[in-house]
Amino acid sequence: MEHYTPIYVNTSGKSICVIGGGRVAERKVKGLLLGEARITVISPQLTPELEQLHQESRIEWIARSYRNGDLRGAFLVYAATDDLLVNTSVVQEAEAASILVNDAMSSGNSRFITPSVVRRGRLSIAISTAGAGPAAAAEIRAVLERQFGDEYETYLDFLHQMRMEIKSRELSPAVRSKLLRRLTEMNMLEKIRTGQFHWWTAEEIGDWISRNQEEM
Ligand SMILES: C[C@@]1(CC(=O)O)c2cc3[nH]c(cc4nc(cc5[nH]c(cc(n2)[C@H]1CCC(=O)O)[C@@](C)(CC(=O)O)[C@@H]5CCC(=O)O)C(CC(=O)O)=C4CCC(=O)O)c(CCC(=O)O)c3CC(=O)O
Ligand SMILES: NC(=O)C1=CN([C@@H]2O[C@H](COP(=O)(O)OP(=O)(O)OC[C@H]3O[C@@H](n4cnc5c(N)ncnc54)[C@H](O)[C@@H]3O)[C@@H](O)[C@H]2O)C=CC1
Repeated sequence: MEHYTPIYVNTSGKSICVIGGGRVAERKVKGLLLGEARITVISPQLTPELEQLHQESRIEWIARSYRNGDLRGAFLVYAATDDLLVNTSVVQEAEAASILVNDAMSSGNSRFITPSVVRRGRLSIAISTAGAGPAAAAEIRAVLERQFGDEYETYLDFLHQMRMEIKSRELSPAVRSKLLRRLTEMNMLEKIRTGQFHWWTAEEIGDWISRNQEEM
């Protein structure tokens, strides 16, 4: 069985090359947009949505078939044409240049695969079946989306804010980690779900930190 190591990649400012401009390429591009990469699609044709993204200058488009050499300077590559031979050539060029490559037609040829993702603000849960059942990955995503609702977005923004505050103070590592752990034990999610949550003022944050620090 192939083994894939999960990582979350910061693609900001990097060049990403997508070969092919169909439905599958469109899904890959949409998943990449938040990452602020420079996305170039190389394909004679685009779906209407990709065309729209090109018009809005959110992606670059090279309107022709793939040619050897097109991947120069790319950080990540997606081979998403409907032609097995083309995808295989893309994989070969990428592998020779040590560029991470995804082949949408074959998990076996892919150096990395695209997971199904649940997104709730700062929270993302990625699901992979190692290519065994992409539809099952999507099904599991739907289950998790019901379990992890929109309240997680607020919850993680709150944790992030508190984490920044706690880290900015001169506290011992032991106190800091206790405070951070305590934050997750406060049932905040329930408060958000039931409408009892409000954003803490600087004063409330300061009070909470001193109160909890004293109790340790
Ligand atoms: C290996 C991988 C490579 C990669 O693309 O990275 C791959 C490969 C292939 N997919 C195929 C088919 C389908 N893929 C989907 C959907 C998704 N496929 C995605 C990922 C992956 N697909 C990677 C493995 C992920 C894992 O680990 O499980 C998702 C999760 C993410 C995304 O694409 O963004 C996204 C769901 C997003 C969501 O909804 O959350 C659907 C359903 C649909 O289209 O609605 C079908 C039709 C039903 C079916 O066939 O099961 C085929 C056969 C093509 C043919 O007919 O020849 C191959 C080729 C092969 O199997 O080798
Ligand atoms: N990984 C995944 O999630 C899935 C993968 N697939 C596989 O992906 C393939 C593509 O699927 P779709 O996007 O639905 O097909 P599609 O037919 O909508 O798109 C194919 C795209 O490739 C472009 N293309 C063809 N030859 C090219 C070349 N030489 N250079 C550059 N671009 C070229 C076409 O212009 C078109 O834009 C399918 O044939 C299937 O094997 C299918 C479903 C899901």
